[in-house]
Amino acid sequence: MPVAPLSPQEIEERLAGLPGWSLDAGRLTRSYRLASHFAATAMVVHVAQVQEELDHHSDLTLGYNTVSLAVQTHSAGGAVTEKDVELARRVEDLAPGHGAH
Ligand SMILES: C[C@H](O)[C@H](O)[C@H]1CNC2=NC(N)=NC(=O)C2=N1
Repeated sequence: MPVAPLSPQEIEERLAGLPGWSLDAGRLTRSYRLASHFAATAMVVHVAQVQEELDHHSDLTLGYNTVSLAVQTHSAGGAVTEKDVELARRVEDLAPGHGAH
């Protein structure tokens, strides 16, 4: 079943519950800083596991000690949907365990 685009107001409401996340060029985005490159790499693997579980995938960028995500729903024409919000929430849940902030 196709997933519906969120309205601008719905996106603002979802972002209010996702500190650190923002809407940038039509995608939900956040960058995290970690203690080391290895810690950042471990977080990327953990995010990838969640993305496979959800069958929903961000553009996931590993830096020296940073992990950055940008996500939109391609099957909804590139809109932001609840699937993107769900992924963001799942990443927020796992981030503290990696010392990401
Ligand atoms: C076949 C598979 O379900 C689709 O290609 C999924 C996979 N991951 C996805 N990820 C994102 N971000 N948007 C999608 O529309 C999407 N579709």
